[in-house]
Amino acid sequence: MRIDIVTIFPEFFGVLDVSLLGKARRERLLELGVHDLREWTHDRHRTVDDTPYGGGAGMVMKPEPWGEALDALLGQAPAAEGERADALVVFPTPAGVPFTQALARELASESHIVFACGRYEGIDARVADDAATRARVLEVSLGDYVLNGGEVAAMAMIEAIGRLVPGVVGNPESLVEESHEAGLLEHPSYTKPQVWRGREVPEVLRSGNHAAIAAWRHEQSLERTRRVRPDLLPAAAEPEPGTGRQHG
Ligand SMILES: Nc1ccccc1-c1cnco1
Repeated sequence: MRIDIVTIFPEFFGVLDVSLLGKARRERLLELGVHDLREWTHDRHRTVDDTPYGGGAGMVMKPEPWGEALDALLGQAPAAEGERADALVVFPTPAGVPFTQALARELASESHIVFACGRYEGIDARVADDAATRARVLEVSLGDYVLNGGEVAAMAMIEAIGRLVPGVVGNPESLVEESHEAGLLEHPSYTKPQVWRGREVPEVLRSGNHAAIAAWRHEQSLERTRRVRPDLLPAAAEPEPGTGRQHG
């Protein structure tokens, strides 16, 4: 998979060299390109924003630099009739579809993703429309809160997607036993010492009885999900209203 990032803060993504993704890059499982949007400005001040039509506070990112940047990364020819545009352009935005583990899994099978990281009050709306003539476009929100720009959201998405690319995580088993991967929150984990500040590791985990351990872990996941994230529970796992009984 190739990932390109366009941003006015390219230095922000230096950290991607050190983490798990650094190893994936060295092993050529992931190719990463970070690009400064100002490379595609032509004025002395390298201007990337201007005042919004219709008035209002803040500034809007100008379409011209973005258009040239995406031309450079996507190619300028519109996708031929019936041909699938290979690249996907992701615009992190609070107005996007929610980023979820399911979406991360979907995006992990893409061959080329371009993250367009906007700042200020956002990017001129025509940029996404123009990009859609030669790539698939997805506006994605990391969550219902306000950030100063798309970089933090893109970083989180790149980590969530990158670790699902085959070969990036050493032991694929570890991808399964995690919150949200199987639709439930993960069970609590413990390691040595057996007793710490008077708190003992649950006996079942020291029993060697793998069936009992798996059952205990599943029950812990269900209980934690019921308590913290009842919205994640499948209907079947919720007790019938008023009866306290489970469906099915
Ligand atoms: N708040 C923002 C401002 C600019 C670009 C993205 C966001 C964002 C993405 N997900 C939540 O917020």
